Amino acid sequence: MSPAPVFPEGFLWGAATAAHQIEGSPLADGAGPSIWTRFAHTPGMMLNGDTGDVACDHYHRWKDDVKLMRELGLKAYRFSVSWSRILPEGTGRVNQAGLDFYSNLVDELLANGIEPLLTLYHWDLPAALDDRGGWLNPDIADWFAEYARVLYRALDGRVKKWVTLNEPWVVTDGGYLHGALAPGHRSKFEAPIASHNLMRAHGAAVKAYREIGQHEIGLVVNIEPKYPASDSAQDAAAVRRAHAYMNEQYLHPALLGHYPPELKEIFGEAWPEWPAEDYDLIQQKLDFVGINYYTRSVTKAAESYPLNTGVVRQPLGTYTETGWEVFPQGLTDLLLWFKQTYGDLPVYITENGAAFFDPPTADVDETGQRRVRDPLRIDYLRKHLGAIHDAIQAGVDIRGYMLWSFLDNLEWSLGYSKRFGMVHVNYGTQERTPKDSARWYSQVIQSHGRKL
Ligand SMILES: OC[C@@H]1[C@@H](O)[C@H](O)[C@@H](O)c2nc(CNc3ccccc3)cn21
Repeated sequence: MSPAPVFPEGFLWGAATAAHQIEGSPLADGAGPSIWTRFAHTPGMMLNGDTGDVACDHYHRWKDDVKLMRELGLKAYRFSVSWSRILPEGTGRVNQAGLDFYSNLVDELLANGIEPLLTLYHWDLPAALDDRGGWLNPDIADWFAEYARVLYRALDGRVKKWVTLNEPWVVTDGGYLHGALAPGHRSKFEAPIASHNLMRAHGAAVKAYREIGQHEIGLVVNIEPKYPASDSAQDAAAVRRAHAYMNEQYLHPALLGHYPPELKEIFGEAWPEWPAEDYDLIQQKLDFVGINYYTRSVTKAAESYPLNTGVVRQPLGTYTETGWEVFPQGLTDLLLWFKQTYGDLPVYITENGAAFFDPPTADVDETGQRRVRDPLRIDYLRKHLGAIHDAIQAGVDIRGYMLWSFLDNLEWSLGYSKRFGMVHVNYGTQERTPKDSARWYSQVIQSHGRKL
């Protein structure tokens, strides 16, 4: 019987959400529309025609949600701010009601002993800025820094852990290359420009923080280990491309000051040569990196655009509702790679979780209590926390874990069809029901990881 895992003193146990996925009321109290409000109201973009107009109604239910976080024993809560609630036109006029919403949320979290981790950008760009070119306009680095300064001045000190961007890879790959996510562009020429401007904006926001803020700021990336489907040279080259495109494309410029060479190979004529001063702007010193981990990819050479790679489904693998293989070892491997490649920068696991089938309404157990049984999610979480512990034992400086997600929520263009929450949401009544995984996670937190 292996000894109970011991997580480091101060390890931060929390859960995560994002504004557009839970808040609803996207235009309330002077807020401007975001590209996701626009995208969701464009016919054919969202499964079942779902929108974020109501979502989990967190915009009105935030106090009860924070109370539930406390009851479940969360020590931290990662959330994002909707840029267009703060600056309805993206720049210029500040909407005080929007700022008040997040200020009140932060105060309520602190009053309940929960540390806020604030993400400045989790995909919901103000529509007004998209009309000015959005991430394709180099001015967006200044626009983003202007927005960040408003929040730094209002919240720094109460918020002590800031994140600039959530997953620039998804913003670019989904929003500009393949078009599955807002703003729905499909261009190999636009993708590198959006990607680079995202990183310039990240750098500008960190630079602004160093002038105003007194605490910590970092970047959140989604990365996943790429394993070759065979020992062929073609598959090894495919792994190299896929690894560079997802795992190195953002961490390299942010931490090493250059892009991986494979990007020029992947994008060819569509890969611009960037001026040296851009790399100086991007490579601002960070206090931590957030890693979002969900799965791995067994990768082969294949006809595909633009990577010429494919993912091989594992016949004996276990898969989630989003078609992602459950592979906890990949998280340990990834964390060891991160340490080896980028050194001892502190790491938070800022998202980890899984969508398995949960019923639209909670059951009622023999005591008359609402209940949602989710053993597959408990197994997923237990194994991934074990993988994190293995990496900690191997010397990786992992400071915390934010379970994705606190609530069932809007899974972007998949609408409400996928449930990632530790807390079930009945979208008909907005009733919240802690799933068995939430009860289990409470015990994990209370035992500081010993009761995995
Ligand atoms: O899909 C689950 C979550 C999503 O709800 C979060 O808003 C987002 O931060 C998030 N990122 C990933 C990482 N992987 C990913 C891969 C392809 C498309 C979208 C996300 C998963 N998730």
